[in-house]
Amino acid sequence: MLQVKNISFGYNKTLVLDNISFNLEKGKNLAIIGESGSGKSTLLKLIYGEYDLPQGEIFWKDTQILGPKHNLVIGYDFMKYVSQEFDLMPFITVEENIGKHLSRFYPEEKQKRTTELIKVVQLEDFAKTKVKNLSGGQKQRVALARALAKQPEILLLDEPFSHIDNFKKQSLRRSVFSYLKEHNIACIVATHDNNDVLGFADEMLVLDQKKIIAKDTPQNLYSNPKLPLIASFFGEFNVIDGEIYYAHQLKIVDEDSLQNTSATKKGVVKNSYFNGDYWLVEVEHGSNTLFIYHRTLIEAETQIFFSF
Ligand SMILES: Nc1ncnc2c1ncn2[C@@H]1O[C@H](COP(=O)(O)OP(=O)(O)OP(=O)(O)O)[C@@H](O)[C@H]1O
Repeated sequence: MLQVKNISFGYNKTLVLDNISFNLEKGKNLAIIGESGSGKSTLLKLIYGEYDLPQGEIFWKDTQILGPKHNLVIGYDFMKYVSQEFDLMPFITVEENIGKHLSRFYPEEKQKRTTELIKVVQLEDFAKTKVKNLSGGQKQRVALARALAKQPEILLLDEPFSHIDNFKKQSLRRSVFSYLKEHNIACIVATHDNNDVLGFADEMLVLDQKKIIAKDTPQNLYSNPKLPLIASFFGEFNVIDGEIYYAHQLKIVDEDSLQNTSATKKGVVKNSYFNGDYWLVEVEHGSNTLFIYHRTLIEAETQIFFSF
């Protein structure tokens, strides 16, 4: 189990994380979310042992994670970190990068493992390509496979699919996260993308103003978001009389069908944005601007009624 105990950290004198504590069980998937600059990457780097901690302690099982003051080489065998920079060797091939740290004494085993991981990150067609000739998204996948090569017990991923195109993203996520579950590898994923979280994370941790402001399952945080910051991670939302409503929880209704007048309000359409299955309709309601999903486009300046 990973134990993060009362850690605080700042670059220079500005505090970035203030008294953060949480645990993560073996094999579990934890997502870290928060606005840009909220300290997600910093937290991953601290867990990896990249910096010395001025306050608090981090343990994986019985091993204390220590920073560069105590370790000549940063990091531990049981933990791998895929940063936003990838850190690959450009002049050797994809398979050589992935197999780089696997033992040369067992060539068959090494080849088998490399081939398996190339499949997990769906790079079969590029096994023999030099990394310098790959796109950003392909490099990101090599970095993921390389991190998995030595079978870590815990994997730290910083925006792991940010460079991958939408065609590949969903199937790659399923492939990587299923691999982690099958091999009981714990992972912490810092992300802005709710698709990295919703179907995969066992828990989510929300960072804001240097602190953890929520930690719960994605299901619970989605159904009861408590704060606009949390709702905004899941999609368009509105705050009406202090309550949070997602755009799909409001409904544009016909004037004729109005029955329960207390739950119905009036507004004026300002804009409609095509969103695929529906339109996102921007509605002026008093001094408030609301967003409501609707099946069809509604012209600007149309007066509408909506209910909850
Ligand atoms: N090496 C550094 N030196 C000084 N300040 C830093 C350094 N790295 C990050 N910071 C600052 O620390 C704060 C947290 O940065 P961090 O990268 O952890 O945020 P983040 O939540 O991962 O952001 P993003 O979502 O944009 O990647 C920011 O204010 C950032 O400017």
